[in-house]
Amino acid sequence: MASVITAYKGVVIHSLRFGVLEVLESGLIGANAQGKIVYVHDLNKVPLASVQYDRLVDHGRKLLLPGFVDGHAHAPQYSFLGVGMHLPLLEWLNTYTFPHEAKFADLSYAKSMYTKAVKRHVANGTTTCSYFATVHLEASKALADIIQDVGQRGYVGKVNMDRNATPELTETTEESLANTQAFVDYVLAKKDDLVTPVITPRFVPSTTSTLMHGLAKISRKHSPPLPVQSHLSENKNEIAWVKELHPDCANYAQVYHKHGLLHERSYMAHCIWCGGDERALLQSTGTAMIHCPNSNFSLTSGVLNVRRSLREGIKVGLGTDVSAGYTTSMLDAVRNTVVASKLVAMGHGSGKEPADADEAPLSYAEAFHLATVGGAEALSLEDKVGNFVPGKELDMLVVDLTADDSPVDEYEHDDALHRFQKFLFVGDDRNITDVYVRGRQVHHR
Ligand SMILES: Nc1nc2[nH]cnc2c(=O)[nH]1
Ligand SMILES: [Zn+2]
Repeated sequence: MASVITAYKGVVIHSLRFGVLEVLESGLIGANAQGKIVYVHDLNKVPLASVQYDRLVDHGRKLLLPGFVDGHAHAPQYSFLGVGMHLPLLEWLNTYTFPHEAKFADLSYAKSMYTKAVKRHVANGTTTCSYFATVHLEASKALADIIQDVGQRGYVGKVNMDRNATPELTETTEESLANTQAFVDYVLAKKDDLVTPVITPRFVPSTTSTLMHGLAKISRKHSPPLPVQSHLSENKNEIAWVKELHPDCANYAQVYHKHGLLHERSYMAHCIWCGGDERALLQSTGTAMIHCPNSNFSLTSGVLNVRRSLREGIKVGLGTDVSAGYTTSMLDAVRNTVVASKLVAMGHGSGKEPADADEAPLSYAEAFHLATVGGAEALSLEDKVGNFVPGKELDMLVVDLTADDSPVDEYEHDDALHRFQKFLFVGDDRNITDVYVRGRQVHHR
């Protein structure tokens, strides 16, 4: 029997290629019962009467956009979102982050905080999110359960730290590896394609060589390997510390590489200060960058030159980096990506190469591409999500600029692209009325 098709009618906007949007003023997206997109039609060319569907959901003038992909967020740090923005990375970690993450030893506290965090990300239109949990096994499992219950597409990692952390957060190497294996087994046993375990060494200073080697082994036991996420070249003092810890390695990225942690399913947050050799290593190993501009401004870390990385063939996605970034909203990541690119264009990027001042700023279409398709590529999900290409799964936002409490005013003469830009730069979660993941509604307001 043919699968039941639900057709969604509205103003369809999605990114086909970097900087290339498709806009269908009167669009129709069909999805089957498995949540797969079966067609996208331009109703100005194809009459509705000729299209096959079993159920029609007419969203009128509302925008139908692909869901956002947040490539880097710390779920436990939602608890102190907005606090500590006056400190740089290493001081911020010691003063706020480690004491707050220690609280996740308490499972009931973890469950309540993780539920709030995941729901807030979804309400802001993040259909796919890559989360760091904490070192705690039971709380990390609870985060995976909550992502599954809420229905978000989640990548989730139990964090590893066997040195240079506070005593409450320092694992033994053996315990860290055993609990990582237990976490991976637990998530894989769900047999739920929407929830993926990620190997998550916090960063080089907090992981011994033995631990890094062991984590690479767990990742590479699988084919394709399990994803690996971490932090790379975020802050100058951090980089100097890594150099002290690994004087034999030419650069920070080389440390991960030497331990087997860079491969086609690895993605690294920040990468602000990566030099040419490091970027070449990321490119050749298929490792993606996750650009987190709010965090980079908030912790005074630096400004990544995104266009240069893309030109060099490196995959780039965007992240909120909650809570070094002070919001769960990927709209904010889009805005700050544009602002950061303007700083680069004015000669304030992190690169030493003179090319910085020649870089054109990123357009809203380019930043939106990174927040959707770019993130999907970084997480090796490009065959599943990022835009509305038939065969992919329907992760979709319904955006209403005329919602009762909308922060945006739209006018009759506003065309689809004007309204889209207003949403990107002025809108917020009040405009996101519905969120779908793989064709299932996971949020409505
Ligand atoms: N932004 C950020 N950088 C880190 N480096 C190591 N841990 C962290 C973290 O929690 N946030
Ligand atoms: Zn981070």
